Amino acid sequence: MSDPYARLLALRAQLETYNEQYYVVDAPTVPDAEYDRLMRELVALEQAHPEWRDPDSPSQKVGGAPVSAFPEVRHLLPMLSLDNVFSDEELMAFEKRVLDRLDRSEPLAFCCEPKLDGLAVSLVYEQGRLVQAATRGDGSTGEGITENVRTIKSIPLRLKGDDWPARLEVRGEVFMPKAGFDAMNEAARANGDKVFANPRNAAAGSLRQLDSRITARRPLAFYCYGIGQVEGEPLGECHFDILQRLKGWGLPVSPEVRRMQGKAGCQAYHDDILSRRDRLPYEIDGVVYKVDELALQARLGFVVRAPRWATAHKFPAQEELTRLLNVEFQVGRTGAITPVAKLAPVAVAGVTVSNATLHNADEIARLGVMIGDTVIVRRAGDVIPQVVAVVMDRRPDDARAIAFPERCPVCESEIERIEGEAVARCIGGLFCGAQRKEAIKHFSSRKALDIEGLGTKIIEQLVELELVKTPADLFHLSHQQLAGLERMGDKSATNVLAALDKARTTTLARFLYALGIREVGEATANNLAQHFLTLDALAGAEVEPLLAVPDVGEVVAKHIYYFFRQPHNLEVVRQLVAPRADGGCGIHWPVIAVPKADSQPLAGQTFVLTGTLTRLSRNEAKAALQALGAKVAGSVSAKTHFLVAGEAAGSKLTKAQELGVAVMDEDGLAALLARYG
Ligand SMILES: NC(=O)c1ccc[n+]([C@@H]2O[C@H](COP(=O)([O-])OP(=O)(O)OC[C@H]3O[C@@H](n4cnc5c(N)ncnc54)[C@H](O)[C@@H]3O)[C@@H](O)[C@H]2O)c1
Ligand SMILES: [Zn+2]
Repeated sequence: MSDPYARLLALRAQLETYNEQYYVVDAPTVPDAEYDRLMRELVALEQAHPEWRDPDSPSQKVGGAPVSAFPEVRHLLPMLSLDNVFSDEELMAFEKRVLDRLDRSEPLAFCCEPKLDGLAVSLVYEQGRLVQAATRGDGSTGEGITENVRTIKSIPLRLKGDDWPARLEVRGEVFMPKAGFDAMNEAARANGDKVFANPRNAAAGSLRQLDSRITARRPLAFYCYGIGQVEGEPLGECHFDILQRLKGWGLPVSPEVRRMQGKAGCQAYHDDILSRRDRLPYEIDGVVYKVDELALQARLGFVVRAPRWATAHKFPAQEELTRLLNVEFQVGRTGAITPVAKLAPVAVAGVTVSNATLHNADEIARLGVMIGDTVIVRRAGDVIPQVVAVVMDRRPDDARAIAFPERCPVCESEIERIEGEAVARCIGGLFCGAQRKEAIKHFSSRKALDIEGLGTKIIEQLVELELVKTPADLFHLSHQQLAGLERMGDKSATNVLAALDKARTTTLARFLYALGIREVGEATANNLAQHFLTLDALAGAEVEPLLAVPDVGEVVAKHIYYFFRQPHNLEVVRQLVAPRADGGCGIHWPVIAVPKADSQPLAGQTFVLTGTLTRLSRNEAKAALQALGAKVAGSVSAKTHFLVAGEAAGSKLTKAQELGVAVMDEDGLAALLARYG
């Protein structure tokens, strides 16, 4: 930037906007790392040009103005921010500044604490009772959020013991542990509710709710890290000891707090916590070092927005900015299609990231992301990096929409997306290269075709050597091919061939289960076989007749329907059942006996079930009626013969009455089933 003054003004304006979004709206639009870079640039400019300093500059302020929806709370002692260091050299400079000011040369004791990533609150206890809670606000005035804070379980409403001062102000961080954050976001995603970008925003958004019942449902926690104004005797001479006293009164203090000597001690603490960062149950963005002795703290004092006696040592940021270059679609081993963001490489939490997951089509829509966008990527722990937000005001003119493929990028089969399900899947399960190993493992498993001796290791070799592409290829393997595999001898090869031969004789139910159609487990496969009796009848069935099978709902019916509409799948099935004389695999099963006519006393009768049944589940009642030959339909029409109305039956009952359909209650149903049962 050629004109430094113009740059300075631009930085101040930009940082003010970011502050507003972060502190007031609880919805930052850029990652902290970007904010910190701009702030450092501003501070450097202000230092180089003292004539441009301004007490209203964002570099001179703490937090954001309190929101008027909450009552104002004035802090008797200001709640400040912290200076920070990012490197060894900066830590050394911090220690040197402190020692110089105190005119000391020996290393000092520091209280070392994790820097929790949540928001600061002040709690006031009078006579041991919690009487007021407030946010930091702009440092001198915060927001009264007492009711909300009272819902946080780890914050005691009464202190233990009796040696607490008459009035005690405690300060600490309200935060959301990782597990609670993940669970809350997962539920929000499923309900189409607002998803939070990270635990800090989630904690801030949850605490600053106007309705404390909402706060109460959020998994918030609290650790205290200091005191504010205290009436009466000093609580101790050292910060560390004071924290121990607070703990004694039942206030939660992080178990990670340690007293360390000098810069070397601080560095060791930093390294230890950083190495365990991912395993801690909450997020931290660094560690904090505080001169332990209160008398020394008093001598060091404050600068405008932070104490001189403390500093934060920041960890590598877990969120960064980068550009979305493209989106590729990966096919998982069970056919799930995952959009993968291809990013301009960027360092996040110490690792170069160039791929991130976009989860699914819903997530792409929720983010409103386009190719060419500047996005925020987040990498926390060993979880796959994610795109968490788009920086909308940096969208280029040539940004392109992301097109979800209609066919599998690996095998060209159709992609199925069931309504209400987020995940799209390739349904070329028997044929798709991406799903081969899983499909063949499932096909040979014990409850499927039970091909003994064909373990995971062997299947993986067979697929990797491209000896087997579909389950049908298994039956054409030669003794030589099998014996040539690792960890296979002559004898095992012979055994596998014998097992394959034996597996040719099976049942229709096992065969259906072996095909690995989504959500068709053993029980459903059995029901399908009993209902359709032949493979051809099942493969040709439309969705409606599939729904008549016990256990088969809308979703499963569609999985089955689509599976048998894929030419590749049909081809593999054809090969599996074709006689060996015709070059097929020769899989066969005994014909299923058709139930005798008199065991179907309700044949030709159509039933509809409605309302709540108390003795049987809907599915059990449906199965019992179907076993007697009845048809069970989903809605009442002129063709319905009986409506079974359980408790709280509604519109179906009304309709049945209008159409003059016979109605029976649960007792009537029980009597009917007992008569034929
Ligand atoms: N992304 C954005 O748009 C945006 C905007 C504004 C601020 N920010 C972020 O916020 C930071 C500034 O916020 P800040 O003023 O709250 O400073 P800070 O978060 O860097 O440090 C001060 C805060 O640390 C917290 N803290 C956690 N553990 C502590 C401990 N053991 N002892 C003392 N304090 C502890 C307290 O809440 C305290 O108020 C920036 O560096 C930036 O990362 C981001
Ligand atoms: Zn595929």
